[in-house]
Amino acid sequence: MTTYPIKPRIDVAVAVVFNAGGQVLWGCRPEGKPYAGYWEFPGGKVEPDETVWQALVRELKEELDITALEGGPWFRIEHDYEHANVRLHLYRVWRFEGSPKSLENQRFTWASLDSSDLSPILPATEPLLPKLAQPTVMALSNYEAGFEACAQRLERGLSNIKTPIYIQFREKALSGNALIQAFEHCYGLCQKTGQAMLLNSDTWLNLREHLDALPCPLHLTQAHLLSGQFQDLQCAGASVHDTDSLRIAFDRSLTYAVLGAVKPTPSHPGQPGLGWEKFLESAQGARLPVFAIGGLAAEDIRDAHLHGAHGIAMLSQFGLG
Ligand SMILES: Nc1nc2c([nH]c(=O)n2[C@@H]2O[C@H](COP(=O)(O)OP(=O)(O)OP(=O)(O)O)[C@@H](O)[C@H]2O)c(=O)[nH]1
Repeated sequence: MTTYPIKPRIDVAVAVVFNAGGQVLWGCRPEGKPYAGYWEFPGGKVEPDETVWQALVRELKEELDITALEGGPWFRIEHDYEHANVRLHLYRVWRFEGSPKSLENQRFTWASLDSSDLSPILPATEPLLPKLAQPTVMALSNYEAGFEACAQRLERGLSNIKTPIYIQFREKALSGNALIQAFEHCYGLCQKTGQAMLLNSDTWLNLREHLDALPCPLHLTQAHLLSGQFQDLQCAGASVHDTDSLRIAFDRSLTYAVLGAVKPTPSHPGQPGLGWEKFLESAQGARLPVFAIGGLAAEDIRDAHLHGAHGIAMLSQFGLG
């Protein structure tokens, strides 16, 4: 076995290139490189005089003869290999020119993001796939503002959407029968449409006396995340308001975090909102996918993707328009 007495630390630009059908471009590492024969996203080392995006554009041109035209940062992750400590800067690329050709004698293919059909996949990349492939839209329930209006909005929204989304059941003001009625409607709708339901941890505290078991993964409030509660239950993600909480979300192996509010919103009157630049700053160091929340609607998804958001979470805007 080769030994590497001095391990370099390298920054790597990693391009997740999407085609119009939602598949992504995979490359197979050629002979002569560490982990030859392993599948990876195209990319390579960031040179000292380059930004990550410049490195990504250069690598895609050199390896596959395509020109990346538009994309945005996703998140960063570090991995300790025998040959190097790598910091992977994942970017989505959603617009490019040209059709891929093998310029470095490597195999490549278009395949789904979760890519169960490709093997082996690089050890740092494989565990990321369920996180990358998770839904990019999260709709929050709001039955407490009126059962019928929320039920209709969710039903309309779900009938218009063709891709998987998350539905977070979050009802702080409901209790007793009203809470059960809202839960049963939301749960039934998720079952019927096959969409993934999440249960807000505050809401679970009010609901648990009525249920035999946790019906779906928890979405933790920041307070529950910080207090370390619910370690024994399945937790998918958490709401966070600062970078310390993002670190804790990563340490707790959560699948995502939700950070906001990005724009002013009626639920937080008088607060200006983080804005996209501050969102980007925080999301970049997160090491897990981060949803943006706060005054956002479906038309904000491009801005969100340009500023490091995995996707957007919507309260009252989901199902409108
Ligand atoms: N491109 C890419 N690299 C990855 C991924 N996952 C992952 O761990 N890496 C690691 O990131 C590093 C990329 O370095 P590389 O050797 O491919 O870079 P390069 O194309 O600049 O190579 P070169 O040394 O021939 O100039 C490798 O250690 C590789 O194992 C991935 O999904 N895509």
